Amino acid sequence: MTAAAPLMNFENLNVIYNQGEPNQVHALQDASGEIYEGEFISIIGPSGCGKSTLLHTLDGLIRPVTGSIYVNGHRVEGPGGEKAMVFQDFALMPWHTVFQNVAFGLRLQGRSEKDIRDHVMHYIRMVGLEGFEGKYPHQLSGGMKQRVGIARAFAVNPKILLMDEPFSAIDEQTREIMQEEVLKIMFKEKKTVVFITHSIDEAVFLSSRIFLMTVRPGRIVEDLKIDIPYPRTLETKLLPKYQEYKALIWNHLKGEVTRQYQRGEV
Ligand SMILES: Nc1ncnc2c1ncn2[C@@H]1O[C@H](COP(=O)(O)OP(=O)(O)OP(=O)(O)O)[C@@H](O)[C@H]1O
Repeated sequence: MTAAAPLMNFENLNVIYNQGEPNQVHALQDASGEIYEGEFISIIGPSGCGKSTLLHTLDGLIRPVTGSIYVNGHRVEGPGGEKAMVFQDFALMPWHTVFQNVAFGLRLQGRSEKDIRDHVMHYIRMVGLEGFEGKYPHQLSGGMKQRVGIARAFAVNPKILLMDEPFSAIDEQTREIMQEEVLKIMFKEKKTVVFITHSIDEAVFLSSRIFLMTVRPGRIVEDLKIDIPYPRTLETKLLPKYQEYKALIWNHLKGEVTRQYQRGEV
């Protein structure tokens, strides 16, 4: 699965919000890592540990105090390019319909109207929203809005998908369908995914590797390879190895949340 050179690598990332102010927050500490083409990486850690900060920094949305990020050896200076983000709060444009929201990035790429229409409808179907393309965000449920965000990111055909809890507002059945779809597209179109989730089960089921983070300031303390072949099915969940990975992550999180309690942070 891994290639010789990493698709993305990042070194020594430190992010401090409100630096020098009384409300300064050291959100991310010395984060380094390498991500290879075709990998599915999940980021797991206690609430508020800096997962979104790491993902947004990898996208170039947040400028770290120290450190750098490279995609294919080129330094990341901002969002876009080979990357697309699925935001936790959907970040849809309320004045645009579902179709227009999904089409937004494609219009920026200057494609023909027919190409845009085919592409947009393909991804609207993928997320199960056919028939809703003329609706506005306020006419949709939270889960539907989240699916529009997923379709919009896939439609621009990025090499790297950065997904911030992309299934959190989606009901259980749709979530399983979406998980399968994301894995299918990932293999068919050779995507690389970096994914935040609070679900240990989802992380183990989807990932080739998992970055485990500490409580704030968030550090990547473990880079856990999930050594279970794809395609993964319901039977995968019955493997002793699967249960062992889950237990290992659960114990890590329990230890971290206990530390948070002891520090009086929750
Ligand atoms: N713009 C900001 N200004 C100041 N502090 C911030 C800002 N964004 C995040 N933080 C703080 O930085 C820390 C890390 O936040 P972040 O959202 O990255 O954590 P997270 O692990 O993604 O959280 P969750 O699991 O709750 O989604 C938190 O203490 C948060 O309050």
